[in-house]
Amino acid sequence: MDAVFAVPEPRNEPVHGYVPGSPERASLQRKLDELAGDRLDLTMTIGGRQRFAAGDPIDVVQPHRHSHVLGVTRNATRSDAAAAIEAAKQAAPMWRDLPYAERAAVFLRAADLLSGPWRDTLNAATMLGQSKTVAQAEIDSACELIDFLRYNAYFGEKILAEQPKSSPGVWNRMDHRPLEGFVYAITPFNFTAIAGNLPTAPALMGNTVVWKPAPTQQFAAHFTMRLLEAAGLPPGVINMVTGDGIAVSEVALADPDLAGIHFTGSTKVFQYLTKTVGENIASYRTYPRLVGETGGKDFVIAHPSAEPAGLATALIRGAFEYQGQKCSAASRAYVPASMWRGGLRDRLASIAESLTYGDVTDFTNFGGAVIDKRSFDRNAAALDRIKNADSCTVIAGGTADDSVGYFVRPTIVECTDPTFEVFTTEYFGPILSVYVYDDGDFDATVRQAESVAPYALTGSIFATDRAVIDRAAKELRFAAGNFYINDKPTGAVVGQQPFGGARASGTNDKAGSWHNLLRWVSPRTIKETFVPVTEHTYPHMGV
Ligand SMILES: NC(=O)c1ccc[n+]([C@@H]2O[C@H](COP(=O)([O-])OP(=O)(O)OC[C@H]3O[C@@H](n4cnc5c(N)ncnc54)[C@H](O)[C@@H]3O)[C@@H](O)[C@H]2O)c1
Ligand SMILES: N[C@@H](CCC=O)C(=O)O
Repeated sequence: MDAVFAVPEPRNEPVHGYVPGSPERASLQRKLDELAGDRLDLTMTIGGRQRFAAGDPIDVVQPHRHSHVLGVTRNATRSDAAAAIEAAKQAAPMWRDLPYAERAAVFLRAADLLSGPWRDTLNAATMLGQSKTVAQAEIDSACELIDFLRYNAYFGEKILAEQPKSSPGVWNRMDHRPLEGFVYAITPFNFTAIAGNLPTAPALMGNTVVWKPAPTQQFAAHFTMRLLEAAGLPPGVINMVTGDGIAVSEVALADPDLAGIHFTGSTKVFQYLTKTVGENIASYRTYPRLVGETGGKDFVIAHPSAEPAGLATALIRGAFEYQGQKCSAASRAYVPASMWRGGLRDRLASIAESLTYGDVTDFTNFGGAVIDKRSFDRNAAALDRIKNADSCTVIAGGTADDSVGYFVRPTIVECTDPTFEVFTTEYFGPILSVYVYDDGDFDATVRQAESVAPYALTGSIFATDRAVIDRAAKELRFAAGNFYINDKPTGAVVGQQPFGGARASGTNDKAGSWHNLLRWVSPRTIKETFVPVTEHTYPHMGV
C-alpha cells in the first residue's frame, strides 16, 4: 500500500515477577516440564525449510545437569552454508520490495506473540538451555527481545522519515536502501534477546540474512525461529545455520555479496572475522559493514563518600547474576581501605558464600551453571592461578565442580597488584577481583583503572560527592560505552541505555537504537528538478 504510516510508540515490556502462587509461575513451570521432556531435532532453517546440517552432531544439554540432553544439532558444512546464502539472495528482491510497514508488522507481531502466548516457551527454553534463573530469562528472552523488536520498528521508521532539505524548483529525497548483498549474523550463547536482535535488525531494514547462533544457545534459537515464522516472516529472509560456524565463515566471508556482519561474541572471534574480511577486501561487490559487540572487563570504582549498602548490592548482582556471564558483568572493583576494612569485605564475603547456584527450575536458586565445559575449564584454571598468586587472597568461593553441572562458586578475590590478570582478563564467569586503595589515592586509582584492561564496555562509579562524580566521569569518558553512577554496570534497558562499547569491546553501534539500524542501510540521494534549465551560460558571462 502506498501511504505513510506511523509505527506505534513503544514502551518497555513490563517484567513479570513469577512470585510463588502466581498464575504466570504455574504456566511457566508446565512449559519447563514439557520442554525438558522432549529431545528436539535442532535443525537448520534454510529458505523456510527445516533440515539437519550435514556435519558432526552436537548434543545440546542443560548446563546445570549436563547428562540431560535437550536436543541434537549438527555442524553446518560448506555446502549447507552455500545453500543458506543462496536462499538469502533469492529472497532479497521480494523482501526489499515490500513496504517498510509490511516488514515492520512481522516483527511487531512477533513482539506481541512473545509478550503473550510465546513468552513461556522462550523463557523456559532459555532457562533450560542457557541455565538462566526465571528472573534472568524474563529480562532477556521476554522483555529485552520484545523491546528490541518494538523499538527497532519505531526507530527504523524515524530513519526512513529523515529527509534532506529542498531548494525552490527541486525535490531532494533520501532512499534508505538495504545493503546490496546478504548480512551474516553471528550470535553469542548468553542472551536470547541478542540472538534474536542480530538477524532481525538488518532484516527489518530490508536485508536478508544468514544467522548462525551459538550451539549452546541453539535450543532457544530454535524457538525464536519458530516464533518469527509464526509472526509471518517469509521463507528465506532469515536463514538459520547451526553448529560452530567455522565452515559457514569460510564460505560467507569469501562470497562477493557479503554486505555486512552483525556479530556479538568474543573479541578474538570478531578480530578473526575483521581480519579475514580485510584479506578479502578487493573481492567484495561493496565494502561489508562490520558491526561487532565483544568482550568486557567491567569496573566498579567506589569513592570514600559512597554509600556501602548500595555498593554491596551492585557488586553482588553485577558480578554474580547469570554466573557473571554478561559482557557487562562487574568483574573488577576498586574500593577505599576505610570502607573495605570497615565492614564491606565481610559483608560481601558473607553474601557471596550464601548465594545458591543450582538447578534453575528450582526457583529458590540465585543462579545456575556456567554454559559448558570450555567455560568451566577456563574459570577453573583461572581459580587455580589465582590461588597460587602471592598477590591474591580468595575471600569467598574459589571452587568449581562439574560432576553434575558446570558449577563455579561465586568468587571474590582481593588482590594487591592492580596489573595482575584478574584486573585485565575476561573470564566470563562469577569471579570478582577487588583492589583496595588508600583513601587518599582515589584519583590515581581511577587513572590506573581507566586503561589497565584493553576493553571499554561498561563501568560504574559509586560516590555521593558531586565534584568527585564529575571528575571521575571525565577521567573515565573513554573507558566505558555504558557508564553508570551509583548503579551496577549490568542490566541496560532497550530505549533507555543503548548498549555497546569501544576499544577491544567492539564497534559501539548501540544495539536496539537507530545508531545500529543505520548500519544496515545504504542511502541513495535523489534530486529531482521540476523544470530543467535550458540555458548553459552563466550571468557572469553576460555582455
Ligand atoms: N558487547 C556485547 O554486547 C556482548 C554481549 C554478549 C556477549 N558478549 C561477549 O561474548 C562472549 C561470550 O559469548 P560466546 O562464548 O558465545 O562468544 P564466542 O566468540 O565464543 O562465540 C560467539 C559466536 O561466534 C561463533 N563463532 C566462533 N568462531 C566462529 C567462526 N570462525 N565463524 C563463525 N562463527 C564463529 C560461535 O559459535 C558463536 O555463535 C564474551 O566475550 C562476551 O563479553 C558481548
Ligand atoms: N545488555 C546487557 C549485557 C549484554 C551482554 O552480555 C546488560 O546491560 O547487562
